[in-house]
Amino acid sequence: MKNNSGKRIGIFGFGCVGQGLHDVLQDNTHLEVVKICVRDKEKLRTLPSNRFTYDPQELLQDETIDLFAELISDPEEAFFIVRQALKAGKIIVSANKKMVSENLPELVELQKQYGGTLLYEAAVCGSIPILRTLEAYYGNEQLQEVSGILNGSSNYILTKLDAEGLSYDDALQQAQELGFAEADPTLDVGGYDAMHKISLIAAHAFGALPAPSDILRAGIQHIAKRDVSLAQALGARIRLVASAKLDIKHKLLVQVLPTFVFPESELYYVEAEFNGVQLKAKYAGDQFLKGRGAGSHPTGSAVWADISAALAGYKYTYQKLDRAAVQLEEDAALKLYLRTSKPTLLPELAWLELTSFGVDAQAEQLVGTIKRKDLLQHLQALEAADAFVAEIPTYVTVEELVKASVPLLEEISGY
Ligand SMILES: NC(=O)C1=CN([C@@H]2O[C@H](COP(=O)(O)OP(=O)(O)OC[C@H]3O[C@@H](n4cnc5c(N)ncnc54)[C@H](OP(=O)(O)O)[C@@H]3O)[C@@H](O)[C@H]2O)C=CC1
Ligand SMILES: N[C@@H](CC=O)C(=O)O
Repeated sequence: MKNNSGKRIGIFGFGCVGQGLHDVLQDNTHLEVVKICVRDKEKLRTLPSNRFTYDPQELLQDETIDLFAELISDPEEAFFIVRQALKAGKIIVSANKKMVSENLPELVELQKQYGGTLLYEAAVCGSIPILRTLEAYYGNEQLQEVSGILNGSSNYILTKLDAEGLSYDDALQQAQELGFAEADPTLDVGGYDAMHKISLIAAHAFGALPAPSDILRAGIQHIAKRDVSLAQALGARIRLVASAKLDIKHKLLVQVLPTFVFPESELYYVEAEFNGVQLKAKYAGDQFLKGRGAGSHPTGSAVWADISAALAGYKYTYQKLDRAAVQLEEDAALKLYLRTSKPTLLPELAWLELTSFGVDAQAEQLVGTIKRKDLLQHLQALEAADAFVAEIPTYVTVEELVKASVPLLEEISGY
């Protein structure tokens, strides 16, 4: 590749995102790609074999390289690469939300200590410039809420179930074939990927570092046709929504839950692999950002934006992280829809109120109100009972649920 600026880049990973970045760089010939480090020597590649190395040290120890892009699917190896680059005071950009969210304090410290730069916009919502917006624009304004659809694969699956009546397995397979899903798709459908992303958002927006065990998380892997049909009958759609919001006592509530979303919400219109993020700021008011949350070129574009910014001297300031002592909210109650085909495995949940409205030989549907901390304690048991849980707005009444569910009970066939 032609080199217009004299800057040299080493790339780790040549999968969906690595190839996307490589394509983007063809139109932006400001950088010379020194080599690309991959793992599998047998894999067929779209570039000549001399463009690749299988030894990360060949790139990491090359003094002539100015910056790195870490775009591999192995979080442990990714951490090793990023740590070594930062210890050498280099610039490195990453798309690996699991690795960054699980190691953020150390990564921040390494940047302070050795003067290197780590940017990771591509790790959160693909092409949407959410971290830069939180850092550069809202670095000093108090935010009240950042929430939205942060995982492209699960949104793609939910859209296909709802709009096309596709089966769950077929929709997941499509998301994998299109390159949206993680190497282990449990991360997507189990809500873990969205959890990693909302953790990073919580750090940049609120200065909070919630532990995974503090985040109320459930995924879409147990969704059935009955749930989708119920949402349709209510005039809603089910979406996997992640949120970080301050309550009136200034405690932060962080969660990832399937949610019944109605047409009044911008999130209702976020389809397929798109993501949408709504921000509520003290003075600026409400904003909404929407864009492709996964995929080769959209994510490659975000990586390129980070590379350009880092070369121009941009760094995250982590202003709120330095200032904040954020307490997490546990006592707030939420209204929950729950369906399970194994009701006997349900734990004794401490419901504040509970109504069973759809029971037959195959499953039981319930709606109730419960405190966050009580639900948090039982997430594993709910998972064991193959329960599908979703937050439902408080204004949806039991009468509406009964009315919507009765005709559906007759035409049940699970996915
Ligand atoms: N796909 C997407 O839309 C998005 C992905 N991301 C993130 O980007 C990263 C890459 O994802 P994606 O491109 O989809 O993943 P892929 O599975 O498509 O590609 C992964 C790449 O990583 C390489 N790799 C894996 N382990 C190692 C290792 N130990 N050493 C060297 N290379 C290794 C693989 O090598 P080989 O080719 O030899 O198998 C492959 O080239 C992940 O962190 C993901 O979460 C972020 C935003 C969007
Ligand atoms: N697997 C992720 C990829 C982007 O972060 C997703 O589906 O959103």
